[in-house]
Amino acid sequence: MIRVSVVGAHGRMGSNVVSAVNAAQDMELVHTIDSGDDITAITSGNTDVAVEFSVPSASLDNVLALIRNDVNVVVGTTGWTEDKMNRVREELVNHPQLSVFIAPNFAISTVLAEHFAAQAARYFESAEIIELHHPDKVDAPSGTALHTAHKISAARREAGCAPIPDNTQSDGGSRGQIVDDIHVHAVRLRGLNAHEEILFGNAGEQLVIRADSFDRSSFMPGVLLAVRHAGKTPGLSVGLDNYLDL
Ligand SMILES: NC(=O)C1=CN([C@@H]2O[C@H](COP(=O)(O)OP(=O)(O)OC[C@H]3O[C@@H](n4cnc5c(N)ncnc54)[C@H](OP(=O)(O)O)[C@@H]3O)[C@@H](O)[C@H]2O)C=CC1
Ligand SMILES: O=C(O)C1=N[C@H](C(=O)O)C[C@H](O)C1
Repeated sequence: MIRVSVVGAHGRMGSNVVSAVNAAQDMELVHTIDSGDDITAITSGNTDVAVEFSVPSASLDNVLALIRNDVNVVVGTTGWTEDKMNRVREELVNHPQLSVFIAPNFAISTVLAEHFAAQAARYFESAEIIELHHPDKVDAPSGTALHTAHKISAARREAGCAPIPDNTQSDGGSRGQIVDDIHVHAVRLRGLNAHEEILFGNAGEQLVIRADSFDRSSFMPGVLLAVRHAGKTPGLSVGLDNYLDL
C-alpha cells in the first residue's frame, strides 16, 4: 500500500484527492492537513507521498517542510517560479533519494493540448492563449497558461521563428499579459471550471487547440499516476508529460 497524506485537504482539489485516494485499491490515506495544522506531523515514518494542493503563497514552505521530513511530494499548487524551484533543488541535495513532482495541470486533455501546441507553434506566425476559469481562483493567469506560453515560446525560439506580428499602438490592458513573448488572456466566469484555448494564426487560416476540464474529477487520474511514480525518479520534475509516452 502507498501511504498518502494530503495537504490542503479541505480545499476544492484536496477534497477530491482525499476521495480518489480512499477509492484507490493500492493507497491508504494517512494525514489530512490544512492551514493552521502542523505539517511536520507528516513524516517518512507514516507517509510515502504527500499530495500538496494549497495556495501559491504557502506551497514552497510546505514542500520544503515535507522534504526535510523525507517525504516524496506531488504538487498541484500554482505559483512556481524558477527561484522557488531552485530552493527545492537546493533542499533536495540533502535528500537525494526523494522526488518532488510539480504538475501545472493533471488533466490529460490539457497536457495533450499543451503538447500539441508546442508541436504546432513553429508553423504559425501568430500565437495567443486564452485561459478561462471559475471566479474563485486566486491567481491569474493560470499556472497552466504560463507553462503553455513558455513551451510555445521555447519551440518558436528553437525553430528560429520571427517575432509575432502586432501593430497595437495603444493598449489599456486589453492585450493581456505578455508571458515569454506570448499574449495570455484570463477570463473568470461563474459556471466555468478550468479551460484553455491556444490560438495559432497564419494569413487566411487559424488553428485553435482547446481543452476543457468540466469537473475536478478530470485531474484525479493524473494525480494518482504521479503518486504511483513518486520516488521512482529522484529530484525535481515538472509536468505530467514526463509520465506519458508522448
Ligand atoms: N495542477 C492541477 O491540475 C490543478 C491545480 N490547481 C491549483 O491547486 C491550488 C488549490 O486550488 P483549489 O483546491 O481550487 O483551492 P482551495 O482554495 O479550494 O483550497 C486550498 C486549500 O489549501 C488550504 N491551505 C491554505 N493555506 C495552507 C497552508 N499554509 N498549509 C496547508 N494548507 C493550506 C486551504 O485551507 P483553509 O481553507 O483552511 O485556508 C484550502 O483547504 C491552486 O493553486 C490551483 O490553481 C487546481 C486545480 C488543478
Ligand atoms: O485553480 C484552478 O482551478 C486551476 N488551477 C490550475 C492552473 O492555474 O493552471 C490548473 C487548472 O487550470 C485549474
